Amino acid sequence: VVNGEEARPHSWPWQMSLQYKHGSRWYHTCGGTLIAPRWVLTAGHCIFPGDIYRIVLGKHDLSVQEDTEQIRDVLRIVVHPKWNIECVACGNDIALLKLDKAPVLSASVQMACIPPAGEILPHDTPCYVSGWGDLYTHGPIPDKLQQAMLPVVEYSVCSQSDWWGKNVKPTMVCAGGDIRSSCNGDSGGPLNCKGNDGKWYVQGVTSFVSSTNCNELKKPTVFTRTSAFNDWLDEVMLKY
Ligand SMILES: CC(C)C[C@H](NC(=O)C(F)(F)F)C(=O)N[C@@H](C)C(=O)Nc1ccc(C(F)(F)F)cc1
Repeated sequence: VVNGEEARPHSWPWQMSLQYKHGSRWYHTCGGTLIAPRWVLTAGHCIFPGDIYRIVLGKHDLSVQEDTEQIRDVLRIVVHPKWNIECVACGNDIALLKLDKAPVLSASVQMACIPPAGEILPHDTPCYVSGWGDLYTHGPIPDKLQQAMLPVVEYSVCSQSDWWGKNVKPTMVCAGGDIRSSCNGDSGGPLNCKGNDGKWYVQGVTSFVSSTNCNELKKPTVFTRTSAFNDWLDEVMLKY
């Protein structure tokens, strides 16, 4: 997260760290969101066939062991069938991971809500991105979870030629566009937006930023719009 701030520990208790095994060590590679007792939501581009993954929940500082953390193995990986790494602009950058065992819910581990199908947030709705991604383009990843308020950029603005143009689709949601943004390593994490009911909804799954500069002006962070995939989410969680 570029130009964000350290999150109050466990204030995004559905945020998870997706880690892959390299040698004998585990490395953070993406974020994700706990959305059901045994399911986490992440981005399709986070998954590389053949990699071994684990999910860590209840984390704040990745560099230390915390008594709130819960580690789970990944029982099943379901990447959206239409996701294509060769066409990021086509969208469908979404995946579901089934945990071997449900985590124990607590003050540090909670589920986020999925928005109603088709829900579109108005321009400038204040949402928050959270993650352990780079603090700036090609910069270091932080130890502690970061957050930034990113106002929603409605599709009619985000798809303007000097913004994302045809690279943004209606199945995506844009947020930010000023000096704050997601950055590498935030992928798959949630765009957190508070509903009128006071609950937090994961309205987006962090998908892409400008390839030249994470926080390039008029290139807001682009998220997979969760409310465009309710049927697929239900189908997968019911089936597997
Ligand atoms: C690995 C990528 C598929 C996703 C990667 N995502 C991120 O870094 C994150 F965390 F912001 F979501 C990214 O944006 N990386 C930059 C370097 C990139 O490739 N950006 C990018 C790719 C394609 C387009 C498009 F869609 F316009 F073709 C736009 C930007």
